[in-house]
Amino acid sequence: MIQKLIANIKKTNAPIVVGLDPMLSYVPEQVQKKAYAEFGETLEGAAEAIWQFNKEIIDHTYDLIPAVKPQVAMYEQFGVPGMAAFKKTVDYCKEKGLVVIGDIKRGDIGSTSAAYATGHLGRVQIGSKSYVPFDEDFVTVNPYLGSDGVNPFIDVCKEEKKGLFILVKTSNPSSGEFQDQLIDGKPLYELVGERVAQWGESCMGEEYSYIGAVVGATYPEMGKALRKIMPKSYILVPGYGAQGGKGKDLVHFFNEDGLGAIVNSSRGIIAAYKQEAYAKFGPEHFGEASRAAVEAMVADISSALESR
Ligand SMILES: O=c1ccn([C@@H]2O[C@H](COP(=O)(O)O)[C@@H](O)[C@H]2O)c(=O)[nH]1
Repeated sequence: MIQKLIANIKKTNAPIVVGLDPMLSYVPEQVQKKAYAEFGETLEGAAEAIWQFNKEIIDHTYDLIPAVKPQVAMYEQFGVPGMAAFKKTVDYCKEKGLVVIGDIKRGDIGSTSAAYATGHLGRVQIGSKSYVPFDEDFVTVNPYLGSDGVNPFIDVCKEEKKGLFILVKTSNPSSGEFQDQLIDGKPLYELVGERVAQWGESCMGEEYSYIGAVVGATYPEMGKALRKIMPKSYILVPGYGAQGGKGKDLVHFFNEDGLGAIVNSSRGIIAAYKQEAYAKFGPEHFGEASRAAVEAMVADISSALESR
């Protein structure tokens, strides 16, 4: 799957990911009204609204982008219908040729991690039959429980040719509370980065490993150090746009080959129609506003990379 991700990035010339984080407050009124007319103001109605919202955004952007990152929390909040909308979203994006990164941030004791890995990346055996439950291409993993919490995900990736992005240095303001703590003089995020590089060694695609890392755009200096520690790991970079990250902050997340990083923006793309810069589109044309925001993001990152 890492090869498909790289091929899609080369084809689109866009090292970006559109984050599908559909909060109801981002879904324009006309979409919500239509969904509630059919399903009522219910969990089913909300799930229909976020699915129709996603579909419109995907239809307006899929040809420009290599990948999407649905954030599972945004679907879980609507219970079982929300998770059905998550699955519909995953399947539709794959039909459109996109790589799907499930932002699930899971990780537990080994047996429980194995079940998460089966549900999101693998296949489950039921009697004589086997099913692929959610079938994302990559998922995000929280490594706090250590290698026995991560290994079950790696095992499923090896069997199914899928991939991981392991949290190394997150983009949020308090990420340093634990992640920056020094252990024998080295910050914890660097130690985790070293482990990601080691896990990745036995999981190589052609140029890059399918075991990648998450490093926030909001910490460019740390991104630069981590790039050197994990030269063969793809870095998923959240924090662009709504959290303040800009193209110029990101150049050192990339390798000299122009590859090695993929930058996520969620609210900045899917709720673009609410921003002044895209207000001319209005809520009726929110998909077109998202397309314009994707084009602007690609131009920002490309010009930063060209002038480095
Ligand atoms: O360090 C991290 C890890 C994950 N995220 C997720 O990325 C998106 C960011 O959304 P924006 O609207 O572009 O800010 C969201 O799904 C987070 O859960 C992150 O922000 N930082």
